[in-house]
Amino acid sequence: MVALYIAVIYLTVIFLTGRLLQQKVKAVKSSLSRIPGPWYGPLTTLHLRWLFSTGEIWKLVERSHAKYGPIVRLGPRQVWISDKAALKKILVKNDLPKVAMYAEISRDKFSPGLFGEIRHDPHKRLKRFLSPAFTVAYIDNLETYFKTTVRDLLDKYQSTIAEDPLAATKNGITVDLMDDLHNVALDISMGECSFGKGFGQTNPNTLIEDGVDEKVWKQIPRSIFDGLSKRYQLLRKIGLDIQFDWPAEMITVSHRRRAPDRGGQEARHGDGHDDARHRGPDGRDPAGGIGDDLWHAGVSVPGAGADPAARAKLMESLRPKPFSDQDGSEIVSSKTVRTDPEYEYLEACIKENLRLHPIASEMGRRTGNQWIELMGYNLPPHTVVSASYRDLHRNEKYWPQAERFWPERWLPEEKRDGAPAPDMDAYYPFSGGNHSCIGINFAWAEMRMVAANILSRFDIVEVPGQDIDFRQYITMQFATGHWKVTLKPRVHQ
Ligand code: HEM
Repeated sequence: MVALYIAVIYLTVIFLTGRLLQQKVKAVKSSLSRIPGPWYGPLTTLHLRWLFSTGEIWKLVERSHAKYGPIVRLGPRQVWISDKAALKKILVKNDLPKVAMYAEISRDKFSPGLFGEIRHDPHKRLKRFLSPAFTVAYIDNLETYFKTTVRDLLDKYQSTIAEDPLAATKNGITVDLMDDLHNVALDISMGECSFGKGFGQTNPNTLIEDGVDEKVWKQIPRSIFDGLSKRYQLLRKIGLDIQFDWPAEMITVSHRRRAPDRGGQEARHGDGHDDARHRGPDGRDPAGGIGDDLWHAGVSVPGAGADPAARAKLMESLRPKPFSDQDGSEIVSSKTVRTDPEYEYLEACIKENLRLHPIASEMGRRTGNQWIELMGYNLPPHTVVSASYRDLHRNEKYWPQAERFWPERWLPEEKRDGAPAPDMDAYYPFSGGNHSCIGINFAWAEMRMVAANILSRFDIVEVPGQDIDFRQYITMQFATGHWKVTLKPRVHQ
């Protein structure tokens, strides 16, 4: 009997080793082998898995494009591209489907939400269904709700200032701006924003259980890149349809966001984007947080390494406002920012920020069942093709002085002051084609409002000595999850 067990184990090991070798040989001999990249690329995905789960994949991609050029192979069937014509081809012309990882972001496989829906027809139907809730006109109607939320944030700062107005006027107050912006609950945005602290966290009376937030942060990459669907796919292959779910902490937070005392209802799960149609100025709680899009695109403008001249020009362009309603200061609406020339430079800064810091350094597509020709290479079926937005946006060929924060690029020609015009074919902050961001108008409304209202009330100075690095956890964000700044009121109390 023992001999039989040993024989079975022996044969299994031989079989698995054979399969592995066969796969490796196939990967090495694949037509992808002509594509440049590191030697270990064809052999394993271990490094990719590790870097995805640490949020550092963008660093390898950046280094690899710099070394090997606009197309690079980093895995057995994983390539990255940053050439503008190639990006247009995969995103717009061929409209390649999303990789399976999108589906893993969803909690409910039967109702994955638009972001997690990777099947062509259901995606198309859902997008058509949701689109009316994302028009500029519809979003302009949400102003009352947006204003209340921005007011909550300002009130939070005001109450801190009120504790010692003299010191606050002289030295400012120190806040964790990234954390605060995560908690400004204007939308159910992407990625970890959806799992961040509960709605209404700018209200100092609502606290979340100690430690939950940190645990959630740590769970996300594991859940998405390693755990859920891999386990689930394997079990399904052997005929079992096992229920899978997010880790308990993520569920706790997701439930808290819909706490009944805030008027919310237990909505469908998923990535939450499908909740959008429930939103309204009637006080219904759409739940979630805003996070990355704001710090990236708006408020980080005056900090995090921004060009000092651009920063000074931006602050000069915005008239200082007192920060409380009692002082006669209204919350500036997104429509005002969109239409009033006072905010033209702010708009340009946001666009420039979205160029240098796109919300995702890259996004994955797959070739499906067909071969496609890309940049002179033939990509076989089931190749993962990632669109390197970040690299495209920082390419000198398309963006002269690409590393320079140069908002003038986005101004009308007569105000450009020597800056080159933007190359819109090399700019995909919201992606392109059928899978581009449905929330673009929503995102713009949020960025405009939060940036205009904070920057016209406060000078922002980054607290020195912080470890400024970035991680890509679905969206790009500060690596520590925090960004401390000093806010100095621009109008004295
Ligand atoms: C500055 C803020 C934002 C940026 C830069 C941004 C960017 C993007 C990008 C690049 C994609 C494409 C992903 C891909 O290539 O696969 C995307 C997709 C998506 N975004 Fe956004 N987004 C932002 C805010 C929002 C907001 C506020 C919402 C919802 C309220 C939203 C909802 C979605 C959805 C549902 C998709 C999937 C669309 C589809 O598959 O058809 N986004 N976003």
